[in-house]
Amino acid sequence: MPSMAPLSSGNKNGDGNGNVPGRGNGVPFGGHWGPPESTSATPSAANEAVGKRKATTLLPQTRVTKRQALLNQRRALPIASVESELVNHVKKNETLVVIGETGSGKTTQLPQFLHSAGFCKGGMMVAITQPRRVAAITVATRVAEEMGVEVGQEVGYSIRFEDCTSPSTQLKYMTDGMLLREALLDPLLSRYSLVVIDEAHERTIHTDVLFGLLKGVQKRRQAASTATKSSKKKAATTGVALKDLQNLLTTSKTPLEKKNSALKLVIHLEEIPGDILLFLTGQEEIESMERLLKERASHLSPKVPKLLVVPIYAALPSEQQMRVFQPAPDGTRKVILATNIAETSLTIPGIRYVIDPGLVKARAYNPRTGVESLEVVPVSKAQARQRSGRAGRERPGKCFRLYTEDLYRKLEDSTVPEIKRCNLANVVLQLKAFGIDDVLGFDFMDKPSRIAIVKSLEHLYSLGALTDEGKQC
Ligand SMILES: Nc1ncnc2c1ncn2[C@@H]1O[C@H](COP(=O)(O)OP(=O)(O)OP(=O)(O)O)[C@@H](O)[C@H]1O
Repeated sequence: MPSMAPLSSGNKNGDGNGNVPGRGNGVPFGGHWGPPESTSATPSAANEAVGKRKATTLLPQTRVTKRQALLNQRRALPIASVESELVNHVKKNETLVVIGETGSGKTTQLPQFLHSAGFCKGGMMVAITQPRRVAAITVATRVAEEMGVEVGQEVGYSIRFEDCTSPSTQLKYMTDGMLLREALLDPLLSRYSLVVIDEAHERTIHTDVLFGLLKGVQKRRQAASTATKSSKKKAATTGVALKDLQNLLTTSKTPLEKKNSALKLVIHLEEIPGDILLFLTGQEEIESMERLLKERASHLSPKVPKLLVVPIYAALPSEQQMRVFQPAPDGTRKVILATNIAETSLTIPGIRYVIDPGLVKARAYNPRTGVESLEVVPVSKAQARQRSGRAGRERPGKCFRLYTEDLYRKLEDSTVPEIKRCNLANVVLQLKAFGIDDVLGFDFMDKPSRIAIVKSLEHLYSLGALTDEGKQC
C-alpha cells in the first residue's frame, strides 16, 4: 500500500536519506518546483517577498467558465510539470517522500494525479491525512470544486463528529486521528489503495503513530507503495541561540511593546491592499490583540481603509473558524489573528501579508516529574517557512519576520516530534487498543525515551487501565 507525505524517507531512487533526485536538500525533480527561494527560505527581519510564481494566464472571465479558470490555475502550479514523473515514482516505490515548496500543489494536486492514474479504481480510495479539521474541510472543498463535483461525493472529508463522504467517495481527506480510528476497526485499511500523510514534517503524535502502524500494514499487505515523510534530523543549534531568540521576542520587550510592533505593521498603511495574517501564540494573546486592534482601528481617519479583525484558534467552533475564509467587504482590509492552526495546508484567499513574530506555544513534558506543560518557544525554520508560505499563494505577497536574519539562522531546522515532548499515556493506550502489547518495541520513527514509556505504563497501571500483564483492561 503506498502512502505519501512531503519531506520523508525511503525512496529507492533517492540517496538513502529520504531525498529524491533533484536539486539539493531533498527537493525533488529539480526545475521549477514551487515559488523561488524567496517564498520562505530567505530569512529577514525585514520584508520578504513571497509567492512569485509562474503567472497564470487566464482568458477574460466572460469567456471562460469557472472550471476552465480553475484548470488554468492548476496547470500553472509548479507540480503540474512533474505529474507523470510523480505518478511513476508512486507506482515504483512502496514509500515515497514528496518534498515541495509551500503552495506548489502537493495537497490539492497530488491526490488528483493519483485519481487520474487509476488508484481509485475498483471501489478503492486514496486517504489524505491532515493534522487539522479546518484543513481537511477546506482542502476537500477546494479539490471537489477543481474536479467539478459536490464535496461529499467523489471527494469527501471525515473529521470527528462529521463524516462528509458517500459510497462514491474516492479521495478522502481526513484528520490523522480519524484514520487511526479506522485502523482500529480495519487493521489492514483495506478500503485504501494508498495513504498520503500530508504535513508529515509537523510530526504530530498521530502522524508518528500512523507512520509506525502503516509500516506494519505495508508488511502485512505486501502490496504496492507507501510514501512517508521523515523530516531530516539535523544537529540542533545551541540552546543559547534559541534562548537569545526567545529573550529578544519575549523578555526584552514587554508583551505590549511586542504587540505594538506588530500593530504598527498591521495598520501602518504603507502597503497596497491585501489581507494580513498575524501569528500569535494562543487564545489569550489573540483576544487581547483583537481588542487592541479594534480600539486602534476605531481611531483611524475615515480616509483610511477599514479593518476587519478575525480570530482563528483550535478552541473556536468550526463555523467560527470558517469566518477567516469569507472575503472582507470592499474597501476593508481583513486581519486574521491565528495560532499555528493556520500555519500549514490552508490557502486563505486574499492574504497578501504574513507577520511572523517567531514564537509558538508547544507541548513540553518532563518524564521524571510527569509534568506536562505548554511553553512559548521559538518556531523552527520549517515552521517559519510554512508561515511565510501562507502569503503569495494566489498572487505575490510578503512575509514580515519580527526577528533578525541572524536569529533565524540559529533556529532549529525542524520541530522536535511531539511524541518526544508529551505524556505518552494516550499513545500507549492507543497502541494497546491496536493489539500492540510490546510498546517498547514499537517501530516509532523517533523513539520516545525508555523512561517516558515506562512512566506511562506505570501511570496507566496505577490508574487501573492496564492489567498485571500489561494488557488493556
Ligand atoms: N481554497 C483555495 N482557494 C484558492 N486557491 C487555492 C485554494 N487551495 C489551494 N489553492 C491554490 O492552489 C495552490 C496549491 O495549494 P496546495 O495546498 O495544494 O499547495 P501545497 O504544496 O500543499 O502547500 P503547503 O505545503 O503550504 O500545504 C495554492 O498556492 C493556491 O494558489
